[in-house]
Amino acid sequence: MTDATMSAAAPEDQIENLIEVRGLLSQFGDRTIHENLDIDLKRGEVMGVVGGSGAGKTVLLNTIIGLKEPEGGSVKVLGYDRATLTGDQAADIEQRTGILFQQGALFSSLTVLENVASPLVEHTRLPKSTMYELAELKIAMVGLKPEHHHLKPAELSGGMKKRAGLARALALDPELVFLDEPTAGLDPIGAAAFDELIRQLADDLGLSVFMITHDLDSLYAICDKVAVLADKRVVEKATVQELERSDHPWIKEYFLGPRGRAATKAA
Ligand SMILES: Nc1ncnc2c1ncn2[C@@H]1O[C@H](COP(=O)(O)OP(=O)(O)OP(=O)(O)O)[C@@H](O)[C@H]1O
Repeated sequence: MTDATMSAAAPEDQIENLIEVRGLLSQFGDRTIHENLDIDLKRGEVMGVVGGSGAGKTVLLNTIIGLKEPEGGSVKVLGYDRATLTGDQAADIEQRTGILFQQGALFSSLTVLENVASPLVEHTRLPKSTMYELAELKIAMVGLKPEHHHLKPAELSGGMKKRAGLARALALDPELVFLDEPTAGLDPIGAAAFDELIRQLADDLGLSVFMITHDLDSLYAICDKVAVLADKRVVEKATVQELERSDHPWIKEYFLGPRGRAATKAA
């Protein structure tokens, strides 16, 4: 790379951490959910976020994507500090990130094709035919078929809804994808297939992934690193193999309890 091209590159293209949270304080009234929480997602990393029920995974996700204001600390996404975000920066983040919410969050009155095309309609000025061609491509990428294009969400199975939601999350070719419990509600075979799809897409498209999950199998199948939320903060971020050796009581129970052992053996 020449000096000229280096200086032409936007600063955010050079950052290593696509997500950088420091000293996060999250509260509801006098209840503290996070205190002094730090977490990073490195470029190209597929990171799982685990923690007991009520540990604050969803609140963390909502804070990072801007749905909840933090009570303290700093939250940077794609190099932009959320506290000082301009309208252009917010739009840039929206275009460069994709989110798969737990239930797929599809528009019930739109078909699969229209749902997947909706981010293109909102954020681009492409001709309609091009938008639909791109949406068809994304639908094929997640393993849905042309005969599914014209179905409404109510006509889809849980797994198909997740796939359609994933296709919509990928519509704008994001570099950063948030997944909220992607395998929740799927049977084990469907969950394993969805895990495989996520890992394949992450590798093929070079995605960085922030994934909340309760699913130990997903951690083994997909994640480069796993961040563990306990005691109001991230107590460890490591590979699953490293976490299996952790002394933290919650992590021990999670990985070495009865359900943990089954996933460890299967890996
Ligand atoms: N809008 C809100 N108002 C008040 N309290 C809230 C609100 N949203 C979340 N909380 C509280 O914050 C805590 C963390 O919730 P959160 O949904 O992040 O947990 P979680 O780790 O995602 O749990 P689960 O695994 O069960 O989904 C919970 O005790 C919850 O009651």
